[in-house]
Amino acid sequence: METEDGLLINAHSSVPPGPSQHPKGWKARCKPRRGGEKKVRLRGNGQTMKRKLEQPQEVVPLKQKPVSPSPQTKQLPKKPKSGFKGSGQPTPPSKKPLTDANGGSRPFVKTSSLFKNNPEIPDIQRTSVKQVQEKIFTSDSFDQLRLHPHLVSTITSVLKISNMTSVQKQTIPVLLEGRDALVRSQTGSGKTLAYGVPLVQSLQRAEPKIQRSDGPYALVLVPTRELALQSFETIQKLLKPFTWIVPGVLMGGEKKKSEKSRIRKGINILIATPGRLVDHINATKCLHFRRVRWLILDEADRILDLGFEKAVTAILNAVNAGGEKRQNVLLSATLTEGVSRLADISLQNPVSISVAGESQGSDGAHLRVTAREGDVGPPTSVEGEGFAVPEELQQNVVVVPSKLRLVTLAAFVLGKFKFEKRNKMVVFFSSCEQVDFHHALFRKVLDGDPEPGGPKQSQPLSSPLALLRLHGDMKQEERTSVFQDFLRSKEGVLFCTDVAARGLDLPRVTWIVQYNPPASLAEYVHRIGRTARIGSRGNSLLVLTPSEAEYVTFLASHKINVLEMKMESVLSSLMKDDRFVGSHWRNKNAHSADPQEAHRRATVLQTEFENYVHSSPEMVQWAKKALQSFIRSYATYPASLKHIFHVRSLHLGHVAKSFGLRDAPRNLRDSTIPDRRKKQKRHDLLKKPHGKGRLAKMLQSEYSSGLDPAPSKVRRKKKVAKDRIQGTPS
Ligand SMILES: Nc1ncnc2c1ncn2[C@@H]1O[C@H](COP(=O)(O)OP(=O)(O)OP(=O)(O)O)[C@@H](O)[C@H]1O
Repeated sequence: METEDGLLINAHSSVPPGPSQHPKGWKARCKPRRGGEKKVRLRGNGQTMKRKLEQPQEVVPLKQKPVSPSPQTKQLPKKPKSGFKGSGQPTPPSKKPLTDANGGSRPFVKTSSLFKNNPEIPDIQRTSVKQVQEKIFTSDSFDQLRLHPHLVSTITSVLKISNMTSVQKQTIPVLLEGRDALVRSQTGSGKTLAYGVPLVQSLQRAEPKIQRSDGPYALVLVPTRELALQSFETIQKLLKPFTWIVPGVLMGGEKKKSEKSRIRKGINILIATPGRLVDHINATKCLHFRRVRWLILDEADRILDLGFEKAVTAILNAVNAGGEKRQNVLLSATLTEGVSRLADISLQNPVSISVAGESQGSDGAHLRVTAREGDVGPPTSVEGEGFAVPEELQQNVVVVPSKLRLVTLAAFVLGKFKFEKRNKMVVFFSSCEQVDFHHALFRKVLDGDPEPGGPKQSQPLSSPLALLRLHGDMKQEERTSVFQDFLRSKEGVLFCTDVAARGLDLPRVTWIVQYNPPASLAEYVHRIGRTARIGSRGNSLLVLTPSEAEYVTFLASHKINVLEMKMESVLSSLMKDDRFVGSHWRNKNAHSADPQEAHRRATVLQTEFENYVHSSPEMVQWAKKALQSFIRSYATYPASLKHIFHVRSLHLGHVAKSFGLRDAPRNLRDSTIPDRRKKQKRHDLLKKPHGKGRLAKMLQSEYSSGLDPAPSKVRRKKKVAKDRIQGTPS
């Protein structure tokens, strides 16, 4: 069937409009975001002092050392080859040769020593803790549940699922009884079907039979657009035999007009992001909730984190006005105390369901399932006790001095994709700007497209690195297409923000890299939960600097175990890549076991990065913006983590290097200015662009409805300037 939007879809589905209907001018503002603290402020503080005293090695003078002679002095690179591989890449700014004082072009300076003046890498005190673990599968099948036979056959033949998971076994009967529920079970344990199956079972037998024109019988609220699409697809599959029930999705970034028209035609199961639904409640007259019998909040804690509380209250009021008796369900892998407030206002005499067990060695996990009645507190296993993480997930940490972060990430990515097969990796960054910048940088430097004058033996990767990016500052059509591409791909890397941390079921992901550590334990658990889903194996790598090493103790105190991976072993993968043999050593011991060789190659790689970044003033500007966004997001760690992540413990010169910048940007760098002035300078960098109270908005922007008021003239101007730098169409 063709929709009113001209798209071919399942005969009874209501789907979002396609790319061509994308509203012009939509662009969520994208700023650093954190789930926790929403204020950016600098603290002149004793805490920092204490930290410095405790870790004197971390205090490295800001003053730049004279640059030592380099193994590679490169010629000025020419204009980059046209177009990066793949879609969705903002075109990097065109390169103009840098000029010297006399206006002539000058060769680039090579990289200063990467391996000198770094803080010592502390020993990771590995306290082995017993992680909270859950048994995923049960031996019970869906046909034991007295479901409609067509629903059972759809689960087995379309979804190819036979046995229930623990959370499904516990939740489905409760919901079929008509009870409200608060459900917590680990990432990738099948929560979508835990609510989807009873929802479809109850609606297909509704009398009188549901009509499309009846409007919504169920509302499913989720925090992100990608999760909305994914949940829609699962519900759509379950509805295959019940063609008279129409699912539909409303989310930011789509054309409001076509959504209105789909609402008018009728959507019986409405999946939406809260902001967008509120927009329709306010503006779409034909939207009513007279028949709503189900309200489901998936990733309930995240919905609160994002400041959607007001939106959820507005939705609850609108739905309550409908008057129909209703079942309510809240779900997440990390239901925290904060959810009780939401539970208080949305649940009636709920059953709390928590799947938690302790692994008892090879003879199988002991399962502890709790179902408490009428208690609106979070189910057992809250943040203080530690969240359950998948048993098959191997968690690692690597401690890397700031200067070496970029080359270490590059070496890790290269190692997994050039020398191993079938890897699929998600790398988390703390801001959209960093995602864009690193994506462009890696495509250019790692993807076998070396600059003229680069190492002569450069060879492209045997196959191009499928490197994608996903964040909230991208147009919706691009977001959707990247999400689908990565979903289907067998290998590749996705650089993203936390927009991809929640709920996304990305099959075959083998590695999660947290290049910027998350701001909360819950986010850590959700990020790593994109791998090792539903009993499969997976790995994660957390990248910390020496001053952040204490984060490992923080994780251990919440029953999370990480294994240390040595930076040197990550860098050693460069030994297998002849593209980074320096010209001075090329014919000597390029493959020797000499540990210095890996350092030399890391230096060559860093030089490649720096040359690319310094190939034009626009590129330098782009790197600075990425650095600035990193520092801004660094300042938003919650107070409880400030002793580990404090902006004052950053060595700006070293951090700049990890953005391919040879020096810290001038307004950050002047080591001669007195402390008070220095503080002022850093404060400038952290200054919020639009005044007080904007951070909560920034945090939410990635998830916004896309229907924000038209940008002001000033904002439009800024956007155009930004687009020019990023090469995206304005
Ligand atoms: N009973 C089952 N047997 C096998 N696979 C299942 C079963 N139930 C669900 N799955 C599959 O497990 C995967 C994860 O399910 P789902 O996305 O619902 O997990 P989740 O608990 O919601 O995860 P998260 O907390 O990350 O959102 C999906 O691919 C789903 O199809």
